[in-house]
Amino acid sequence: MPQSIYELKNITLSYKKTNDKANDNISLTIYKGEIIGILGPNGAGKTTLIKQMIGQLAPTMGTIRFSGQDVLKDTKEVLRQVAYYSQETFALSFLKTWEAIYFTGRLRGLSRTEAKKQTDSILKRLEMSEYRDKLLKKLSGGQRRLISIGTVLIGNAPVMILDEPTNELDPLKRKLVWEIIKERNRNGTTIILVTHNILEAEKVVHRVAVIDRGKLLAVDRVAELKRRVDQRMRLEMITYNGNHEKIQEKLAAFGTVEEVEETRLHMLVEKESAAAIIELIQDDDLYISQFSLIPPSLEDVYSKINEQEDV
Ligand SMILES: Nc1ncnc2c1ncn2[C@@H]1O[C@H](COP(=O)(O)OP(=O)(O)OP(=O)(O)O)[C@@H](O)[C@H]1O
Repeated sequence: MPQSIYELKNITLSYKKTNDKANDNISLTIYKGEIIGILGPNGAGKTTLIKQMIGQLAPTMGTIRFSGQDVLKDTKEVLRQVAYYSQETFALSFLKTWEAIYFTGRLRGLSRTEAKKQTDSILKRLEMSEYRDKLLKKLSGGQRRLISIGTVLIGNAPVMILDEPTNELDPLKRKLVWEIIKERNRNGTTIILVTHNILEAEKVVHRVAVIDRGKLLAVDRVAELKRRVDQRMRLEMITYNGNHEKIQEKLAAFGTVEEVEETRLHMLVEKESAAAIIELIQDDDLYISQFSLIPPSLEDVYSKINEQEDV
């Protein structure tokens, strides 16, 4: 039986001003040693949830336990064990890159020698050694992000929470960061990854929690989640003179046609119905000038799960 590290029970949080529920009755267990992805569109409630997991925000209702301890009562201990990479950029832009990493290590309790040793090795691993004496404010956005990742790595915290760690990075650096994440996980670090990028994330995460409009819609292994979505494809149709109602009527047996733009329609179709649908839409009366079948996007994952789950 895997050992849990985080236990979230019925977490609800309403921000005072709007009173909308940014998190709505979320219960979730995170296990030691796993990489769990928290996926959801903008405004879904991901960052709000993370902020409660490190004691930065108190839930309106519910409890969060970290290694059995109440996060709000033992926030200091949580922060000793959980390294958090937020989307916000550095406030300490007047520091040199090595100092940002080194001082974070010192704050996490490392000795001078150990902090120095780890700083050097992290800069090397991030391929940033040549920038060690540069001020953070003189780095590019992507380079600053890398140094920020360096501050999360120092001290080998047993849990890392990474909020969009590959934002602003070029493809090679993104690959490097994913490699480092996997390396750390192999050494036993539990990793909680917030991301929009399901294509990249699916290569590294073991499980995914899908959040939308504050609610937890699904928690599952990646293969299982993909299996649910993979049954469908997105059919895109371009029609300049088409009668949308007529198109919907013709395809009614297969689902709902949505209008993306005046001339662009789409619908999710089951793979096995694709051939029959394609034959139907080639009817001249429908004036469909182009069509394509494409694999599901993250948006499709949400809509599919939304239909199926009512957690
Ligand atoms: N300080 C705040 N005061 C009021 N409402 C807030 C505050 N912070 C977030 N919200 C609202 O709470 C909801 C969830 O926001 P949250 O930042 O958790 O989403 P997210 O999933 O992290 O989004 P993104 O992917 O864009 O970072 C949104 O509707 C947002 O407008």
